[in-house]
Amino acid sequence: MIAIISGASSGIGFEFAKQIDDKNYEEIWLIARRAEKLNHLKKILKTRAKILALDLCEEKSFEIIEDELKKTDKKIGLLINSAGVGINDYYKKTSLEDDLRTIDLNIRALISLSKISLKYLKKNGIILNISSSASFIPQPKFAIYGASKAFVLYYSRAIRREFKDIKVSVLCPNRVMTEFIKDDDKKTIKDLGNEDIKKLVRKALKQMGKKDIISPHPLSKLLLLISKVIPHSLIMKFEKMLGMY
Ligand SMILES: NC(=O)C1=CN([C@@H]2O[C@H](COP(=O)(O)OP(=O)(O)OC[C@H]3O[C@@H](n4cnc5c(N)ncnc54)[C@H](OP(=O)(O)O)[C@@H]3O)[C@@H](O)[C@H]2O)C=CC1
Ligand SMILES: N[C@@H](C=O)C(=O)O
Repeated sequence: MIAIISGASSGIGFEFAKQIDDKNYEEIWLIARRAEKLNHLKKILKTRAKILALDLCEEKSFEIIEDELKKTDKKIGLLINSAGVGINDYYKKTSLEDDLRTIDLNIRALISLSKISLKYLKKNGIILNISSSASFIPQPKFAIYGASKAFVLYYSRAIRREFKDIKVSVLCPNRVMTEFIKDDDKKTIKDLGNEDIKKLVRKALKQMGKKDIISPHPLSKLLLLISKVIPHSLIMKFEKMLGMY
């Protein structure tokens, strides 16, 4: 049985790889563009690792992954779709190229990897998709990213109910200090919601498959709750007052 992690070269994906190292997978497949970072991770892991240094915004990467899956006799026990990007800026300031890359990686790549994996997932295998607390309400100054993560949330919850023998969960972290957070976005009010990456991943591994939405941080939980009971327009007004956009 193998585990596949996209976005394994840094941040949350990297931490997942470390924390599943003692979970008895025969191999962990590590996907991201930076081969040197993946090689470094491979050296740390006790489990055998396969490095797939691929750009998931390129169509041919999925042919390569599928070819590798065809070649192996092992089934997938766990697929973690962690690769993701997001630009925290006003819509008129981000380039169309960056907007489309966000969609390509956060949505197209996640769907492609999941779809390809279906044939190779073992009975009761798990797909864990990484969304965000940014998926709960529209995100001014983070519009494309927030909308892409809302897609991941809705899509994951829907397919979970279609499958009998595959478990799908969606993780909605609040804010984690990884390469994802650029210097300009540090030291903002959002820092109040920073979460510990080790704790986040530990909780996700415990709850994946069993729970539909996994949102360990209290602020993430609170936002999910208020997004259901308070009009989004009011929440966004409040965020404006807090200077979030
Ligand atoms: N950090 C945070 O506050 C939060 C993050 N999230 C989500 O968690 C996930 C992981 O983010 P995080 O670990 O924080 O961010 P990082 O920037 O640390 O990691 C992003 C990962 O995605 C990979 N990646 C980026 N572009 C591509 C590409 N074109 N092809 C293949 N891989 C790519 C990167 O590897 P490489 O550059 O080597 O290709 C890297 O491994 C993302 O989906 C993010 O949206 C959700 C909520 C909060
Ligand atoms: N939730 C975080 C990203 O997904 C953020 O708001 O920075």
